[in-house]
Amino acid sequence: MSLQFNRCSFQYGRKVPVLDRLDLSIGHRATVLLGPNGAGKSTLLGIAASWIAPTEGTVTWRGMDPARSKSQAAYRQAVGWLPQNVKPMPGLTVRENVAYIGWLKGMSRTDAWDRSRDALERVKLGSLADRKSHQLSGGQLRRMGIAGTLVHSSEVVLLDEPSAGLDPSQRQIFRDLVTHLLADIQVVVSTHQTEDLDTMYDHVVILDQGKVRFEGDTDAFLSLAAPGIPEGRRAEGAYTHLIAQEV
Ligand SMILES: Nc1ncnc2c1ncn2[C@@H]1O[C@H](COP(=O)(O)OP(=O)(O)OP(=O)(O)O)[C@@H](O)[C@H]1O
Repeated sequence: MSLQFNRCSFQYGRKVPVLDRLDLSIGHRATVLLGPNGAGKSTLLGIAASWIAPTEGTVTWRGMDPARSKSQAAYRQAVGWLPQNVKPMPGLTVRENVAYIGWLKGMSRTDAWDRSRDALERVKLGSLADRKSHQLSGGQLRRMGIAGTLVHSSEVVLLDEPSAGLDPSQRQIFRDLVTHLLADIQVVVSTHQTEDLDTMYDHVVILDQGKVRFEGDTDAFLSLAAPGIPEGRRAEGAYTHLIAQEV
């Protein structure tokens, strides 16, 4: 099952294009999306989440196109998204927020409410279901966002910098959660953190100035690091090798 970007372009207002006729197919179990600040990673995920419409080209999941009314609802249910800044609906409890996401994705109120409990259990927030969502910590808020993607049975989940700003223990909880999700869901993660790259992901995409600079298996990516570089720093070395070529 793959997420397919076909000659996708996007620009904010009249500015220089952020994405320029980008072709990319993401069909692996766990894909990591890397790239410098401003490379267009969030924009790409926003398009895949059908939050942003491309100015040119299309994005599809299993052939479903969110721009077509026939497949829009099915696409939106199949593709889950955790944006960079999770913004809970003020005044709602944690469970109500999760159910609300399901409802926004086209589920009935009853189904969304019924499934929200299980989704919260899966992210280990069951005990906080009745708490007001503004009382959650940053790490808990992100887990609530993940529960929102589980409530509508996503087939692929897009995570935009999910562990930025988290303390090491929250980061570990998050990592375990993503590993758990991978048992039955594909994930695409945008991040600047390369430490766990070889253990977490089987595919790497490097975006730079709106273009795909590298796409391939993790091993192929790591092999770009200079010989002799310590094991734990190979991902950083490979990344620097690719990006430094442009400077
Ligand atoms: N709402 C917006 N209005 C105008 N320009 C924007 C907007 N959002 C992003 N941009 C610009 O689009 C470009 C790509 O931004 P984007 O957030 O997609 O990159 P990114 O790779 O996710 O960056 P980072 O790693 O810093 O999060 C940047 O130049 C950014 O300044």
